[in-house]
Amino acid sequence: MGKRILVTGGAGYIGSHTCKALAAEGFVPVTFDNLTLGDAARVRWGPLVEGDVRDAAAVAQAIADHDAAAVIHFAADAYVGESVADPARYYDNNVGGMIGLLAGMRRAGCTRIVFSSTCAVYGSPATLPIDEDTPAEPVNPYGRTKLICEQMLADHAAAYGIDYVALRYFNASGADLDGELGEDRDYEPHLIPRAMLHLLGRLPDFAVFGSDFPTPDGTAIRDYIHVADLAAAHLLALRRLLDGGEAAARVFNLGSGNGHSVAAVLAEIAAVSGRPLAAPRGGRRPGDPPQLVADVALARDALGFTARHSALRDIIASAWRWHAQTHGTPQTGHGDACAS
Ligand SMILES: NC(=O)c1ccc[n+]([C@@H]2O[C@H](COP(=O)([O-])OP(=O)(O)OC[C@H]3O[C@@H](n4cnc5c(N)ncnc54)[C@H](O)[C@@H]3O)[C@@H](O)[C@H]2O)c1
Ligand SMILES: O=c1ccn([C@@H]2O[C@H](COP(=O)(O)OP(=O)(O)O[C@H]3O[C@H](CO)[C@H](O)[C@H](O)[C@H]3O)[C@@H](O)[C@H]2O)c(=O)[nH]1
Repeated sequence: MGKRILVTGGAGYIGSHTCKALAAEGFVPVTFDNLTLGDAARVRWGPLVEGDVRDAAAVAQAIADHDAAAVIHFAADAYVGESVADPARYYDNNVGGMIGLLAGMRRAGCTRIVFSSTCAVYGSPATLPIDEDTPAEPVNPYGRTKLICEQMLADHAAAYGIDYVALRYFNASGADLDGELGEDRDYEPHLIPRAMLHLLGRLPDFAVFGSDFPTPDGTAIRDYIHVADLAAAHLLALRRLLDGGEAAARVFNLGSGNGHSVAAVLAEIAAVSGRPLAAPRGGRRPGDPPQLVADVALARDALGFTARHSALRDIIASAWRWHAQTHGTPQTGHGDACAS
């Protein structure tokens, strides 16, 4: 049997795709998830341990029970707007989660961890593209909690010999290329699934958040990376840890290296779905930076990472296939907002 890897948040969007990729490469993913946002039905490639990462004893027990060789840590709260409205929740779950997890790992003698960080640690950088030397100056509590977690990892590496890789993802998007998994949340804040739910009649109120950004078409620019590429990057990071040796770097951006405006994304969704999508332009969402685009040279050079599925057309096509099959035939009733 392959090495067992504890995957916190494995019942969530990126975690479940990564569990599938781990299993495809002979690892056994052991999902450790409290199912607050995750879905047990997505845990199909290894066992599920129901538990909370803030509970160090439960983490240690899970690592010992399954003899886990490493941890991949996805479990967190990750909505920028919610973090502004309720920062205490974010410090508790994200920072408290890292405290519990690292304590549990030390107790169980597990020293390797891949961590889900975010481009939100950069805030609103003055220059693009963003490389890892760009100052980390987060502009919302979500980004601050993730930066604190990175700092905790660095301190634990220096003091206790924890070996880690922190992956700063840009915008995770798309769906499993076999159509088995996709982005599915009770409350969905992200652009691509929201636009698709709107087209499918499941989300009446859909708008473009801000059309006065200093960008060519006035809408915000993001770097979308396919979730299959993210999953593959976790495998590369994990192998780096399992192989040991001196780390050339520990913190990596993960993006496609290309920026797309909200308007461009919506145009691509209309083209792929064959349905008109005319969204009203509303005000900006608090905390949204105008442009975030990754420089991915370090991940390429040090991890061997290449984004293979992150062309905008591929992202939208996989996401639309999954949404159309999962959320069924379109319903009427979302009114004129969807008509062009
Ligand atoms: N989605 C993105 O675009 C994006 C971008 C950058 C970083 N990230 C990071 O990637 C990770 C995964 O994001 P996602 O979009 O898959 O989120 P998700 O909400 O789909 O998955 C998170 C999972 O963690 C679980 N969880 C939350 N708190 C927990 C706790 N205390 N104990 C145990 N389980 C807990 C949830 O039940 C859920 O299954 C997060 O750490 C997020 O910050 C996501
Ligand atoms: O209904 C919507 C939803 C989103 N947007 C816009 O679409 C862009 C992308 O928004 P998402 O919510 O899809 O993604 P974010 O860039 O806000 O968030 C991503 O980047 C963040 C860091 O900035 C976090 O890491 C977060 O987890 C990750 O999903 C933003 O300009 C947003 O304002 C809309 O116009 N309408």
